[in-house]
Amino acid sequence: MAVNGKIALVTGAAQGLGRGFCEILLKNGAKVALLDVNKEVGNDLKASLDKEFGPDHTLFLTCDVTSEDQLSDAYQKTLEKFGKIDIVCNNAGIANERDWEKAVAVNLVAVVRSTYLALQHMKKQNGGQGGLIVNIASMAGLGPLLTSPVYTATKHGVVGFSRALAEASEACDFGVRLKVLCPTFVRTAIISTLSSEEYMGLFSCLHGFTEQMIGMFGMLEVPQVAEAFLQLVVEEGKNGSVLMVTPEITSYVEFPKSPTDVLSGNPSPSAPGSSPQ
Ligand SMILES: NC(=O)C1=CN([C@@H]2O[C@H](COP(=O)(O)OP(=O)(O)OC[C@H]3O[C@@H](n4cnc5c(N)ncnc54)[C@H](O)[C@@H]3O)[C@@H](O)[C@H]2O)C=CC1
Ligand SMILES: CC/C=C\C[C@H](O)/C=C/C=C\C=C\C=C\C(=O)[C@@H](O)C/C=C\CCC(=O)O
Repeated sequence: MAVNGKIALVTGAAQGLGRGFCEILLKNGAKVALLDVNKEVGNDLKASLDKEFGPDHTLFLTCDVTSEDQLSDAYQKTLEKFGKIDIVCNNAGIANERDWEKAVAVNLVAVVRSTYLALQHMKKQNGGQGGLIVNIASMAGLGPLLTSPVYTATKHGVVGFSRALAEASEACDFGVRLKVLCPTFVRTAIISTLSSEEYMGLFSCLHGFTEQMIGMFGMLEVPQVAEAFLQLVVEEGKNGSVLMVTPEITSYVEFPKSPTDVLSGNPSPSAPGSSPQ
């Protein structure tokens, strides 16, 4: 989808990857609703973006994505300000193996809720113009991150939910595509939680493994991941596709054949984004 003139809503926008996604959307001519639970950092970001892009290009909304009321209110305010929503990026996420129910609430439940809100506002059957939803998972949504079983579960959940809903959206002709981004380690604040006993609980003793994994995968910088995000947004079709980002390569993930393909004798593996929707 061409970005110029589009309206985007990004959760967890105040810092890290969310900020990177907002900046690349703005640079390419979109207007962006910035949602974040951190009011102070969000207001600072809004002030800095106002200087660069002008005050009418962004809207900062304090929003805890785990609150159903705050989230639906944020969608409503975005529509009041900009009149439509074309792109939604569900990015807010935390690592917390100790308070794992909170991790499930932020990383998975809120992504599901926000995705359904986005569908409600974008789908053609409700008078919407269609659109694109990009859900931010992780490489830990494709394979196990041993220090973080619950984080791993939530990110696998995001991948599975988004792929299934992409097929459902196409079958229902909603006009809304879903895509998923799976980066390896990125230099942001979340990385520091990997060595914190407060967040890693039972698994803080495994910190050495994290360092080994970071040594093996390397460390991405936010702008590299923002470029991959832009690729997902701009490329037409590819509904249900999952884009993996490592310091060396950015490539679409090929999944094993689905049980329905096996039963129906379809010879090719589940090709990401094979449908041109
Ligand atoms: N940094 C990394 O290595 C990787 C991060 N990711 C994912 O990228 C996403 C962004 O993470 P980072 O930018 O790295 O982390 P970060 O900690 O720098 O930023 C997360 C942002 O989300 C906001 N947030 C947290 N809880 C929230 C809530 N309940 N409601 C609204 N906003 C909330 C925070 O205030 C913060 O602005 C997460 O989903 C994370 O799991 C995926 C792969 C790698
Ligand atoms: C809680 C952590 C916060 C942020 C981390 C972030 O989401 C990054 C995750 C980065 C890496 C995930 C790793 C996933 C690993 C796997 O898929 C393993 O199954 C594979 C492990 C080693 C592969 C060895 C090899 O085959 O070369």
